Amino acid sequence: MSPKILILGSSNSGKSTLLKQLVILHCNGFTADQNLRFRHYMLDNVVDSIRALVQAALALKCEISNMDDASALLAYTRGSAEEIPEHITKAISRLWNDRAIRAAWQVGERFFVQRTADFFISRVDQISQPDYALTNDDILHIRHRTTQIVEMSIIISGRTFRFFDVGGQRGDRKRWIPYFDDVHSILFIASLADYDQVLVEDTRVNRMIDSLALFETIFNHKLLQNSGMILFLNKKDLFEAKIADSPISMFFPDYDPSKNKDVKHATSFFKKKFKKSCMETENGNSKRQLYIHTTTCTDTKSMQFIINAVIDGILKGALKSAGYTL
Ligand SMILES: Nc1nc2c(ncn2[C@@H]2O[C@H](COP(=O)(O)OP(=O)(O)OP(=O)(O)O)[C@@H](O)[C@H]2O)c(=O)[nH]1
Ligand SMILES: [Mg+2]
Repeated sequence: MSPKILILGSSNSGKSTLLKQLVILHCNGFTADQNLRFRHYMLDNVVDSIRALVQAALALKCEISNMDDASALLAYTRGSAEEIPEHITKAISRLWNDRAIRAAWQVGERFFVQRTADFFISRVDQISQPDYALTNDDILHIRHRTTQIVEMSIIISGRTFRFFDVGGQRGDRKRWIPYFDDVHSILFIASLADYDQVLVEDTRVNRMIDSLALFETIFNHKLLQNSGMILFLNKKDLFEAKIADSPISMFFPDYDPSKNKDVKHATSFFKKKFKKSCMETENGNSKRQLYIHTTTCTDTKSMQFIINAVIDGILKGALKSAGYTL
């Protein structure tokens, strides 16, 4: 039987990005139809992000120098298959160079602006050309929330694996349970960069706390006791870039403030929290292994090594391949 592998975790942690890497590395990339869909999502991302930044700048009372551009953008709605008209791409370019928009970008996560948005906005003139050919890097940076469970069979080393990618928002999670039978392994994705963020679906809840609680539930779920458990602590790149300016101790009072800029210490702090959350519960089975990787799912080169190690472990059954850290 083909091993069934569930990719679980809270929303925006990088689950679909991991599946995209599997397609890039093991399926010769994406089909023309998929590329077309991704192109549409990419243009959606540009418009949605710059619009959120304009709204953030207005909320922060930062003065936008060209209000005509801002108004044109706020009034613009994208049709289902539409290219972005030239007057809007020009307005986006000008707005991106506006000091008020840059100020909003600095605190954009507070307004749920994707951290990867600059990857597209800064190149809007180029990527909005009808003949622009999407790269795999573009596809990995696109944000499109998963709302239906996606099953994908991928042949790796001559063996077929069935991967299931789910939506991670709270409202999506009840749909996971029917898939919990005969699960060979769980790839649980948690974003390290979430420690200073709140949930989109409930702004009273810290995303890292939500992710820890979700992990504990999954690790101890009675239907998943025989499944291998691999934890990806993802968005390592963003985590490393943000800890100096956004002190962990402000969000986790049990974190030593003198180590706020220490990436190694900070990573190990969260690693321990995840390990602890699966050891303290009633179903906690001390013999059960948990394999942890710190990852940047958007980086194909580093993910190639990690994915190979994970697949190798799954193929060997014992999940004891070199490259895992515990
Ligand atoms: N910088 C950076 N961005 C990442 C990384 N992993 C994922 N992303 C970006 O984070 C965003 C969310 O990733 P997704 O893979 O869509 O998240 P998801 O877990 O599938 O989210 P849902 O479908 O809502 O459950 C995308 O824009 C990705 O490009 C990473 O390691 N580093
Ligand atoms: Mg997804």
